[in-house]
Amino acid sequence: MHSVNGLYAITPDTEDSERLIEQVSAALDGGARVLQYRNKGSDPVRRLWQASILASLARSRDALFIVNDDIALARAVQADGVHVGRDDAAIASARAALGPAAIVGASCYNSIELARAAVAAGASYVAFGAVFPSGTKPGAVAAPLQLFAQSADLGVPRVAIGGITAANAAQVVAAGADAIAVIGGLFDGDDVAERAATLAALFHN
Ligand SMILES: Cc1ncc(COP(=O)(O)OP(=O)(O)O)c(N)n1
Ligand SMILES: Cc1ncsc1CCOP(=O)(O)O
Ligand SMILES: [Mg+2]
Repeated sequence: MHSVNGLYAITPDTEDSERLIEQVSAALDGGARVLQYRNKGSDPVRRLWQASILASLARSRDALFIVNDDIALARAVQADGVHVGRDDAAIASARAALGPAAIVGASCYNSIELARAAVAAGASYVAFGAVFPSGTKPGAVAAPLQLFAQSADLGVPRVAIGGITAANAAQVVAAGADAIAVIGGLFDGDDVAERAATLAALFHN
């Protein structure tokens, strides 16, 4: 299993499963290496259905599959892991529920101290953001790109999230991020495969 790096696609919150599957397929075709299922609005049946399909899709393309927030759903679809933030389960609980091989990602917002604590608690990767203003999450904490240089010794991949697009992603990679997590900059258009290829290419060196 590869680690978290490169283009990290996060699903838009939608009820339209058919379009979601098409869009995610295109993102994987374009080179996304990690896929996170993030859906805050749908009922449990739709969430289970969408997550199951997307888990198989990711597996068939050798991409990692991570579920946002929901440890039980991650277990139900045999995801590679879960992503948790400050309002979610603790990192140690996620690790205990999913086992030593699971990927447990942790949101660290704009804080190196949170990142060090997350690694000590067993996180497999940390995420800093929002590195740019996010249309998807307008209230997100702003995180400076300097965090990536400051966290180079953490020993786990560092993911950047928030407002990342083809126009600004190169700056994020140059700052030292190991992966870029993208929702709007990838899925807010009809050219998802092309956008994914452009973003993924920033990691081919
Ligand atoms: C890769 C990645 N980074 C950060 C987040 C945000 O998690 P959280 O702070 O728990 O906010 P929600 O996504 O749950 O609204 C993420 N999901 N993925
Ligand atoms: C979940 C989350 N956490 C910080 S910003 C954000 C949303 C990222 O979406 P986008 O790539 O559309 O800004
Ligand atoms: Mg969360």
